[in-house]
Amino acid sequence: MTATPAPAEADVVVIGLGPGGEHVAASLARAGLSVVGVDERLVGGECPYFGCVPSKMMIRGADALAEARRVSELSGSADVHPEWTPIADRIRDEATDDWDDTVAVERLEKAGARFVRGHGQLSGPGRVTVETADGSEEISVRRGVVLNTGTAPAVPPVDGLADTPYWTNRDAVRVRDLPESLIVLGGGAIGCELAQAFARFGVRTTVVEVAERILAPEEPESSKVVAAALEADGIGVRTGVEIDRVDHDGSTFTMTLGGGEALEATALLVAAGRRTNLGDIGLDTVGLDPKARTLDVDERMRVTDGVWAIGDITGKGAFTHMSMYQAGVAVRDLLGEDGPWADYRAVSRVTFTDPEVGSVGMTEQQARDAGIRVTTGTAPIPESSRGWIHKAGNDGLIKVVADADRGVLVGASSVGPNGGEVLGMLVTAVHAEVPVATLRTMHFAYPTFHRTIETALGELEV
Ligand SMILES: Cc1cc2nc3c(=O)[nH]c(=O)nc-3n(C[C@H](O)[C@H](O)[C@H](O)COP(=O)(O)OP(=O)(O)OC[C@H]3O[C@@H](n4cnc5c(N)ncnc54)[C@H](O)[C@@H]3O)c2cc1C
Ligand SMILES: NC(=O)c1ccc[n+]([C@@H]2O[C@H](COP(=O)([O-])OP(=O)(O)OC[C@H]3O[C@@H](n4cnc5c(N)ncnc54)[C@H](O)[C@@H]3O)[C@@H](O)[C@H]2O)c1
Repeated sequence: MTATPAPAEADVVVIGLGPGGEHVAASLARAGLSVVGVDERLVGGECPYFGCVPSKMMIRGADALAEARRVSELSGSADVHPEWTPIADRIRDEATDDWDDTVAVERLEKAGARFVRGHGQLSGPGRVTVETADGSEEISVRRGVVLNTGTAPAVPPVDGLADTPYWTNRDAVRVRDLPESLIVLGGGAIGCELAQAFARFGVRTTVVEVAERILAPEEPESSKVVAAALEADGIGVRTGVEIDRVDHDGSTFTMTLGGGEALEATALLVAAGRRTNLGDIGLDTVGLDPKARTLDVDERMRVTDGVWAIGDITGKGAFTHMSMYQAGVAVRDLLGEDGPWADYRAVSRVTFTDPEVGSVGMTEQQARDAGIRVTTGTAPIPESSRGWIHKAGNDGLIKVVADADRGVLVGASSVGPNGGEVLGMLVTAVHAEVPVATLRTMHFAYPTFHRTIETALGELEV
């Protein structure tokens, strides 16, 4: 009779090594805990290989082209000849090592963690099972399991779509030969960023969005500025449209819209949101709902006894900086430290279109829905001294949302050239609840873009 091998043991197992999971595994290992990190794909997750980093490399190249094209409005002439190969090479060689995570695995192991490549799942309280290429491994966990399984692209149930060779972000970042034309299904952050990047390289692009406006989570004013900027780049922006079906004849996609109109393109990018990787990780074995779309976490990132969750699966904001922030919280809790714990009042985010859309905290509507007595101030960038001097490419605005009773900002948007950088002081203001009266007494250097914040603050009835 063969005895069943005793399960391996670890203080902590991290299932899914997105940006936050990798940070948790490395930090706890460095602190002396025995840690197993499990990932079925690439250590580091979506951000470095298929998300933030490659998309921002595309955007960097695309924005350089746009800026060069502005020379004719400002300082002479420039012949611009876009080439995709330097972008594709940079993504393959500098960003992703040709989608190889050897360096990340070595970094993790150097920190003292053990890495297992395979599909991890909970198999009961304090137990994890990993299906690897060589079979199954059981791990008995002494202190806790941290879930960081992230998301995959969501593909909407549009008739015909599933049978076509559509792209998701994971294909778009690997493109070496640009298509002649592109339909982008979805006008969220991914759709808008990638549509503008491809269009600036000469791809005839249309964005198709079911909602009444693109970038719907942002202020309506921000959506309007970005829609106009995309249109100025020659992009068709179709909002409030239903898609009836999608066909592909071997070379061309045909997207039939609700009213019968047909759009054609040689490529189709699905950027219609994400689905969380929660369906096959054994949630039921620890008493959690196996159909959950996100996991409810407390301020220490605990889901239930012995289980922590971080990143996109917590539904607190699908951003790399959120995953890293929550990782820091979970590490402190797992090491028995005394906080600080999670606080989501001043979550910041930037959509890297040109103009960039930075925002923090609540939108005006969210603040009203929360029962706050709201006062807002808005100032257009082109009417500021710096915006006027900047001229070509100066679209944007600052909008501040204040609680009139408390005299503090609860949200703000910064749309414009370097809008994500200008956002910084607004994040400080919302996070630290700096009184509007104090903000108004600041020195705002002339002529900066951030000086427009002073104008917007002046409009608040506080
Ligand atoms: C195109 C694009 C652009 C983006 N741009 C930005 C940006 O500019 N700024 C920003 O802040 N955010 C951006 N994001 C979002 C950002 O990528 C994510 O929020 C970030 O990766 C954090 O995700 P995560 O930590 O939840 O996990 P993920 O990065 O999704 O990683 C999860 C990991 O878990 C693994 N995994 C899943 N299930 C299992 C399992 N059962 N067993 C083992 N392993 C498993 C996966 O293989 C993966 O490696 C972008 C996303 C996309 C798609
Ligand atoms: N710069 C950044 O920080 C950045 C960049 C990209 C992505 N992200 C993160 O990744 C997440 C996912 O991005 P995303 O853009 O895929 O998702 P999203 O949810 O932000 O946007 C998806 C869009 O697709 C639309 N849509 C859905 N089904 C549709 C249909 N059938 N027809 C037409 N339109 C449809 C939705 O109305 C929505 O506007 C974002 O929420 C964001 O947190 C962040």
